Amino acid sequence: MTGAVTAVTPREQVARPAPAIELTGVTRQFGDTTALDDVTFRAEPGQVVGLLGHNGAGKTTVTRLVAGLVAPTRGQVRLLGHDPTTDGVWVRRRLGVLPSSQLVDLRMTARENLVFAARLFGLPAAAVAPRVAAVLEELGLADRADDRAGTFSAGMRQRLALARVLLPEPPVLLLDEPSSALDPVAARELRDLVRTASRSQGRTVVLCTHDLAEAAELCDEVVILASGRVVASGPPAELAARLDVTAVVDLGCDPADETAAAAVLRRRGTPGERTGAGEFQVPGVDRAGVPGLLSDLLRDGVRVQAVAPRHHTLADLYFSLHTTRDGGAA
Ligand SMILES: Nc1ncnc2c1ncn2[C@@H]1O[C@H](COP(=O)(O)OP(=O)(O)OP(=O)(O)O)[C@@H](O)[C@H]1O
Repeated sequence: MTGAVTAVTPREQVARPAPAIELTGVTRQFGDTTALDDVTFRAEPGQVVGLLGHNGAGKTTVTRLVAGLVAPTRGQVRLLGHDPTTDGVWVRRRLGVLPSSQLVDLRMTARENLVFAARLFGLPAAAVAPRVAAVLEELGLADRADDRAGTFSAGMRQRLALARVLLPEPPVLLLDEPSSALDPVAARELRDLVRTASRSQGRTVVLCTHDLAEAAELCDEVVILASGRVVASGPPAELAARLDVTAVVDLGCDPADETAAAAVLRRRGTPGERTGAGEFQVPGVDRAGVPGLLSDLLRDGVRVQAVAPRHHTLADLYFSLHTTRDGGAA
């Protein structure tokens, strides 16, 4: 049989755009400390890629390498095909970095902060006022534009910091824990802005975060770092699904039938764990196993009220990886 496989010709390979960010076999040492150890990952244009890991896992070192602030000890770093250590100016013109620390001057108004930054970024004089007005509008700060940033809430300050980063319209954004100090509402507003930057404006976003729910919600791909090494990477749902081999079902029955239900579960060899009155967590049952579990329970007269196969989350995967590593069982 011929023609079943669509081959990629060398011409097409050449035509394909360079990844927005690409690290290949990157190791970075600081004296005796290996901050990154043979790290490989890429962010394609328009993707949101999450960098996850404990404190000290190496996330900030990745952002410093991409910005050209440090060079790799071994391996290769590229931003849109360019080497940040030799093409630093080119790279930094296309990269917006939101550091985890404060980026706005609290004594200045929102507009003054942005005008000041626009001049630093070298925007043409005639473009400064309209561009500042546009980002103030985009980030929902237009009605507070002439108030001092010191009077802003943490969420508004962070939006102003993001407005500053977006001023020169960089195609690639590196956001270091952008929502860590925000309340749930402000964090959601910021997530919406990140989503807009990616989905509507086509920017590539690398998001360093400790917030696993945020990563699962926003990221097309996540890279989990532990002690400077990549321990897992891929789309969040796919990573979480890897854990589903040990599927668990949440079972609820009439509390009066709890003893009968427990007897059925013991007989099936999966006693599970009692989680409440008439409620059990039953291990080793995936979706395909639910009908068998149900019929065994119903045959013994158990009045089943709920059966819910549980899906693992990115958080489950993260903790399983770190438990294995830190527990020394890996
Ligand atoms: N300039 C430096 N000199 C010495 N060690 C460093 C330097 N920069 C980073 N390290 C070390 O490299 C490791 C990774 O640090 P990095 O800041 O990249 O981690 P991180 O994942 O960003 O942590 P956090 O979440 O706390 O910001 C740590 O052990 C850190 O102490």
